Amino acid sequence: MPLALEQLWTGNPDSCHSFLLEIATRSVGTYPVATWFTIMLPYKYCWFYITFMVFLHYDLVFAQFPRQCTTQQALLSGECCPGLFPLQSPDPNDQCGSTLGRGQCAPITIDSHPHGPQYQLDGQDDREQWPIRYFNRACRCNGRFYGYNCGSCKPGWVGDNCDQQSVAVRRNILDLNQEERRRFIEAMDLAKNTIHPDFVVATRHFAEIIDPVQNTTNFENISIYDFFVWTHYYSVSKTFLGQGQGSAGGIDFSHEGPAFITWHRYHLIQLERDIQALLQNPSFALPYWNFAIGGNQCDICTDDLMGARSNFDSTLLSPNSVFSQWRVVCENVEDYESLGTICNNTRGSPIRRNPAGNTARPMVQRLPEPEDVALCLEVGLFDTPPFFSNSSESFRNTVEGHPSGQYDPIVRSLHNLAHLFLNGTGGQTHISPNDPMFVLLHTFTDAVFDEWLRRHNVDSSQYPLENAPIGHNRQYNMVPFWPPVTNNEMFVSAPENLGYAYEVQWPSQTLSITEMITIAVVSALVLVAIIFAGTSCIVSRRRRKNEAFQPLLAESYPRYAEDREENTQAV
Ligand SMILES: O=C1C=c2cc(C(=O)O)[nH]c2=CC1=O
Ligand SMILES: [Cu+2]
Repeated sequence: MPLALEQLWTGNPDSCHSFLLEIATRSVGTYPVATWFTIMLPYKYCWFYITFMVFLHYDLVFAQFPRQCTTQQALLSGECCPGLFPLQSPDPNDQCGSTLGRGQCAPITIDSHPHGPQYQLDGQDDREQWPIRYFNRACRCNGRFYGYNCGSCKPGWVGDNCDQQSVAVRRNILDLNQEERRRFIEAMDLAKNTIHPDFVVATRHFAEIIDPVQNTTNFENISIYDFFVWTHYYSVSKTFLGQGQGSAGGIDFSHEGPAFITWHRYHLIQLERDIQALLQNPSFALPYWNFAIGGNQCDICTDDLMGARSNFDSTLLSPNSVFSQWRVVCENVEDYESLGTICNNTRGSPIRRNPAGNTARPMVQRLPEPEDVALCLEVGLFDTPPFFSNSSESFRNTVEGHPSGQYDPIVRSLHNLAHLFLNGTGGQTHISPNDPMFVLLHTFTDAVFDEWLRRHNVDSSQYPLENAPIGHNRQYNMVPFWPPVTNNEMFVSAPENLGYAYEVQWPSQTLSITEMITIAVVSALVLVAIIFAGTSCIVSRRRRKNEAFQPLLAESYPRYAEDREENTQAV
C-alpha cells in the first residue's frame, strides 16, 4: 500500500503523527529507535521530527531500483547515479561518491550479441537489454568500491576504504549448533520483517511507471526477504503483450540456460549482503542444505531448522516454527498476467510444503542421490548448444536438473528434483523463494558449481558469448539486478573473488562403466600374470629341488652306491 502522503498536507498534527507511525511500522526492524521515538512523540512536535527523520534518512520517504532513482525526474533523465550525501559525503552535488574518489556516473554497457530462438518478440519486453529501458547511466565504481552509489565495497572487502578482506563461510545447516541455528532463523525472520533500506520495486510495467494524473511513480517499499522473492518472480514472469492481449512465454532470465548458475549466485550474494548489513556483521553466511541424500525424508524440516510438518494440516508448517507465520508474496500470477500489473508487496497465504507427498508424480518423491552430485561434477563442459533445457553433456543442465541432457517433461534430478520434492510453495517457480528452503537448496547448488569450477580449472571462455536464451549471454546484465552486473562477473571462483567459501565433504568420485570395465580387465590380466608367474616359480623351484637329488652324470650312480658301501664299512 502506498504511503498516505495526503495525510501530511492536511497540516493536522494527528495526520502527521499517523503518517510517521506508518513509516515507523514499516521500518520497525531497520530503525527501531526511530519507531520508539515516533510512538512516544508528543503530537505537536511532529513536524520538527519529520524534518529530523528526513535529514537522517532522506531516502526513507522516497522510493528493484534505488529509492532515489524512482522519482519522475530521475526516470525521465535516464540517469541513476545517487550520491553519498549526507551520510558519507559533505557535498550535496556528490554523484557515486565522486567527491571522495569512489566512482563516477557513466554510460551502461549492454550486450549486443544475438540471443537464442526461444524468444521471438524483440522490442516487447521491458527487460530486454536490461536495464536500458529504464536507465542508460549508472554509477561506475573505482577499485574495490561497489554499489548503486559506490557507498559499499565489492564482495569480499570491508572497511571504510574497502581495504580489509572478509570471507564468509557457508556451512551445512546440520553442522550448526543450537545457538547458530537460532541466530540464522532470527536473521531470516528479521529480513522478512524489515523494509529494504535501499531498494524499492516497480509495480507496473515501464509504460505505466509514471502516473501523470497523480504525478507519482509506481514503486513500493518491500521487505528485504520479499525483495529477494520479488526479483526471482520478476526474472521468470512472462512478457506482457498489452491490455486485453495477455502474456507470452518463451522467456526466463534465470532458468533453463547458462545464467541459471550465475543469476542464482548473484541472487544469493544480494540476500547475504543485505542480511550482513542488517546485522552489521560481515561474516554472516547463508548455510546450505545437502539435498543429495536420497530417500524420502526432508532432514532439515524440523522446528529448530526450516519447520516441521503441521499436525493439523500436513501441507502447512508446524506452528512452532517461525516460518509458519510467514506470508507469501507474488502469488496472484494469473492476475498480473491478465491485468498487466506486477507483483507488489501484498502478502497472502502461508507457506505450503509437503515433502515427498506428490503421489501423482512418484518420480519426485525421492531426493537426489549422492552419486548424482559426483557424476555431475565430472561433466567436462559448462554448457552446450542450444544452451537450453535440452543441452546434453552440459554441467549446467545436469546440475539444474535435466539428467544427461535428455529433456523429458517427467524426469528431474538435482536442483529441479529438490524443488519438486518440496511439493508446495517451494516447487512453483514464480513463488518458490517464499519458502526459505529455497535459500538453502540454492546455496548447495551454488556449492556444486564452485566445486566444478575448482576441479575443471575453467575460465570465462567456457561461458557462451552468444545464442544463449535471452538474458543468458555472457555479457548480458542479469535481470533485474541493480547496479548492472553481467553473467561473466559471477563466472569466477567464489573464495578468491566473491568473498565467500563453502565447507563441504564431497561424495567420492564414482567410476564410469567404461572405467569399471577397464579396471576389471586390467585387474584380471594382472591376476593371471601373477598366477602364471607364481606357478612358473613353484614349478621351476620343484624342478631344481628334484635335480639336487639326482646324479649329475648317469654313470656316476653305481659309483655313488660304491661310495656309500665304503662309508658304511668305515663306520
Ligand atoms: O522454483 C523453481 C521451481 C521449479 C520446478 C521445476 C521443474 O523442473 O518442474 N523447476 C523449478 C525451478 C525453480 O527454480
Ligand atoms: Cu531454484
